Amino acid sequence: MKLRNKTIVVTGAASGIGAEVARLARFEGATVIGMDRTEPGLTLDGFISVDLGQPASIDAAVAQLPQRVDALCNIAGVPGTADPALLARVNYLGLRHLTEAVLPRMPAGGAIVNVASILGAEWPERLALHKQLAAVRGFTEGQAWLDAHPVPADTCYQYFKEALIVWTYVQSQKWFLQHSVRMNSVAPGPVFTPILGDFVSMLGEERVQRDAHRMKRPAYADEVAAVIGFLCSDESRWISGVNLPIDGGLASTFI
Ligand SMILES: NC(=O)c1ccc[n+]([C@@H]2O[C@H](COP(=O)([O-])OP(=O)(O)OC[C@H]3O[C@@H](n4cnc5c(N)ncnc54)[C@H](O)[C@@H]3O)[C@@H](O)[C@H]2O)c1
Repeated sequence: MKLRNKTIVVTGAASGIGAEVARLARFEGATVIGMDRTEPGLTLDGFISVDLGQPASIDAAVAQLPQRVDALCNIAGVPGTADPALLARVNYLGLRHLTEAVLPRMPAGGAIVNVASILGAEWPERLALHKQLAAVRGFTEGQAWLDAHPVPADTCYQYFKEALIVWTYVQSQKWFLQHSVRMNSVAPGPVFTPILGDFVSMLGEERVQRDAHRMKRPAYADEVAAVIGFLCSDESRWISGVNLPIDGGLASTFI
């Protein structure tokens, strides 16, 4: 994995998948700058405290970044047990705002990796809506569109992971053609991190039991981190606009 001499920004670096990506990228020789609302308990090359649900906080954080950022890993997120308005801001609107603000610092060959979820797999059922939202530029404008097109609270986690996958699809090729910056998403199945229990509460025992028989086990965070690291590396330089499942085969059982 070629990450030497790359500067990589990792959101959600204080916990779970983000912490594992930060650890792996540093081991592979990258300079890693973490962004999180929580102070991380691991060694980083830089840390910027940010609330990814607030555009002003995001702008202040981006202003502290170095001029060159080779890769951005959008990993921070809140589970479906969080307040739906917060979830929309952190998991989708803030992620887009951060990405658009970091893009001017990314050189040709740069890479963006968005962490979606297996729970976004039903994006084709709402494709027209997700494409409309993807076409709305700006945090405030996106918020206004959502006010006019309310999302059911009980499935808002799934909705915004679907929306993230669709935004990745529709936006990635524009940026690859214009800036030679690649953007991909990954769709992990269940992962052993502190929010795994929230997913069990959100989905209910019946769905959890249904899926439990179709998979070997939840992933370990380092198994997800290795794939994100690969998508940041030069070895994946011809992969763009992809949503890659990292789920031990679980999604293949949905057809
Ligand atoms: N754990 C799973 O089973 C699973 C499965 C599929 C996808 N995911 C996705 O993976 C990503 C990482 O989740 P994880 O499992 O490592 O969870 P985690 O809770 O261990 O890590 C999430 C991190 O995001 C940070 N964060 C949350 N809100 C923030 C905000 N407003 N501003 C700044 N930082 C904020 C948290 O402080 C935390 O460090 C999320 O996007 C999640 O939706 C997780």
